[in-house]
Amino acid sequence: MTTGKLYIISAPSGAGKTSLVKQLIADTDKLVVSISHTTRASRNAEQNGVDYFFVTVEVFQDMIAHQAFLEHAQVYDNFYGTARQTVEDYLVQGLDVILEIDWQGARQVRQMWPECVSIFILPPSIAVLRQRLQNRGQDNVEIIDRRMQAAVAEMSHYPEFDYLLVNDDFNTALQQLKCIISANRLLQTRQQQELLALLQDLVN
Ligand SMILES: Nc1ncnc2c1ncn2[C@@H]1O[C@H](COP(=O)(O)OP(=O)(O)OP(=O)(O)O)[C@@H](O)[C@H]1O
Ligand SMILES: Nc1nc2c(ncn2[C@@H]2O[C@H](COP(=O)(O)O)[C@@H](O)[C@H]2O)c(=O)[nH]1
Repeated sequence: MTTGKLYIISAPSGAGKTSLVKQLIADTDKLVVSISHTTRASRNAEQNGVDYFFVTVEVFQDMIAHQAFLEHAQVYDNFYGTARQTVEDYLVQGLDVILEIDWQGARQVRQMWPECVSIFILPPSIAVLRQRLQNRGQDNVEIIDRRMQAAVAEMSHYPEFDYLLVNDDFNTALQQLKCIISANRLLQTRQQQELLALLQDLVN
């Protein structure tokens, strides 16, 4: 049976990964995004079970104790994690899965799942990153400052990723993401055909 592929997308806060992933999912068959668990408070328009599963620190720690997370990390001042069972269920169904996670989580997933594909998204500049966080209008100035302080250190991890793209023009970045997914799907199909041919040779 064909299983799906795991894609990691990381970026500093405000670079545009959620906006890109939403459009990518809407435009692409058999591609889903894993909804993370977080202890952060929900923002105005966010919905539980849609944007995140918003949980208490106690529930989060209980999930860690029960090894319910594929990966988890403290990002800024909150905890975030990816539920293992959900991702495995999607993959078994043959769906490709996107994990929108930070570089620490990406490291953990890469160790367990070396065949995953990881993508790092950069903003065109630090000034544009701050502008986007301000324009989003969801976080107060202290939170924006906290995220901006972390941004440069986060971006220093880009060499750990398979692909790097700059989200300057939205549609260009979206197109580049689509190309990465298509190229990897083609590669997977070819590898499966080669494996099948090899097995047929062995049987004959
Ligand atoms: N290419 C772009 N040009 C201009 N604005 C953009 C672009 N991409 C995204 N944005 C805007 O930048 C803001 C931040 O985007 P988004 O919330 O997707 O970032 P993010 O990387 O997911 O951040 P976080 O990690 O905090 O969730 C949003 O207001 C979004 O509409
Ligand atoms: N390691 C993980 N990091 C995650 C996960 N879900 C989100 N994130 C990262 O958190 C920051 C902040 O997100 P925000 O919604 O509070 O703005 C974001 O940039 C992601 O990289 C996760 O499950 N694991």
